[in-house]
Amino acid sequence: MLTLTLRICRLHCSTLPRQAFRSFSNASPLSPHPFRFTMPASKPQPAANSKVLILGAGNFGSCLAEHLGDSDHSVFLWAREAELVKHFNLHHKNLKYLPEHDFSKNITAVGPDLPDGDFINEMDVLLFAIPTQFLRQNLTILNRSLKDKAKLPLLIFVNKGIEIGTDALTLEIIADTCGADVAKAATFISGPSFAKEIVRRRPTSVSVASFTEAEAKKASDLFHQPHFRCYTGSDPIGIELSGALKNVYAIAAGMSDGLGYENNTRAMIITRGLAEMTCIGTAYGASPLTFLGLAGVGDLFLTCSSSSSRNYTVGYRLGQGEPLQKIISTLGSVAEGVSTAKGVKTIIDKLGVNAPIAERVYQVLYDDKATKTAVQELMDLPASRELELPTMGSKPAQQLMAKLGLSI
Ligand SMILES: NC(=O)C1=CN([C@@H]2O[C@H](COP(=O)(O)OP(=O)(O)OC[C@H]3O[C@@H](n4cnc5c(N)ncnc54)[C@H](O)[C@@H]3O)[C@@H](O)[C@H]2O)C=CC1
Ligand SMILES: O=C(CO)COP(=O)(O)O
Repeated sequence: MLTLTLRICRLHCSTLPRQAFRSFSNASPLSPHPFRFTMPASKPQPAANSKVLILGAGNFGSCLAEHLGDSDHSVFLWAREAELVKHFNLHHKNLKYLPEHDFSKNITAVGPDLPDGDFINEMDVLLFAIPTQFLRQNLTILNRSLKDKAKLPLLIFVNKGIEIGTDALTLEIIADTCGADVAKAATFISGPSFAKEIVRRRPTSVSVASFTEAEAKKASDLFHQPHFRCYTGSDPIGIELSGALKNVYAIAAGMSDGLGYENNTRAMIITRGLAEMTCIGTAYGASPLTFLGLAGVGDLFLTCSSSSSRNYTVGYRLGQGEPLQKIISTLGSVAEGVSTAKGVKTIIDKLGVNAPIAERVYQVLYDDKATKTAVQELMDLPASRELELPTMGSKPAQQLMAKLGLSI
């Protein structure tokens, strides 16, 4: 599968995306560069004792606070719930998320209001662990504090979704709210990484990408630890799409298991899901190779094969016959795939990409299609070639990059 995909990629990838996703930061006379502009950079990071503010004290924000709390950084965790802030600072426990865990003593909870400009400008790092649908409103407020774009903190985003209504990736939300320079400096961490395993220090690896590769390197240096490996790259669009799309396929895999289908069916969904993700990503303008990395197949495999995944769990319960509203209201945590399925449906329709599994997930979630009917329809599809990456068409990535001032 890997060899086949690589061969097809070599044959079919158009020139523009490959140039586009080369490193933006290492231009030198020895490595001629297609882009002619200065990439924005965050302020220099101290070798030790960075001041890090994590926005979002849910499962993942709390987990990443704990991860950074292992080092000698000053870690601040913003929570929207006053009670959670108070309890955390007294007892080093998060009342609502990962409630069993004893957090490091060098994490200070702040909130419930968003920290003010003076506090934000003191920070070396801002890490956003806010679900995608709430990012725009928070960035709009925070942008007032990011006045000096030449002294930005290192910006890290870990959410995995597509915004409802706009179908925007996080890069676009950042550009809309904070401007193109902030979006170009933003870094994205994604990969197979359940919060509850990271806090138990289980060996884990993730992808870290940015249009400004030097920023990705800074984020990687901050997170890299003996039990946590980071691999850097320069395809943030592919990394973002990987994280958002895998959640939709995790719902499909959960549905199949919930219906009582077994290993063959789940393996089919994972593999065909990877093919769909790669086609959607390529049509969008991302590098197909990104989908073979940790953020792509790595996270797809993780979330499609574990009941620890909220998205898998939503699918499983749908397969068992529970109504969606009941599942969402009792899940106790976000399952980004449910909202992202809407954006994915619009994107595949616009791009004309054949993505029958994503299409069926959307229909089960929003058109009352029975899960069993969805699987039956997938099995009844006419035989087709295993993998054909789209080569033509206008790519949304080009428009997004033009918005960021990254057009060639
Ligand atoms: N939990 C995990 O293992 C991983 C989660 N992620 C991603 O990280 C993001 C956050 O996920 P979790 O922390 O797991 O979710 P969660 O459901 O555990 O927590 C959600 C957080 O969002 C906050 N929130 C709700 N409404 C908000 C608003 N209007 N403004 C600001 N914050 C608001 C909540 O207070 C809470 O802190 C998601 O995009 C998820 O896909 C990524 C990797 C792993
Ligand atoms: O993205 C995740 C792990 O990498 C978490 O997946 P869920 O949001 O489905 O729980």
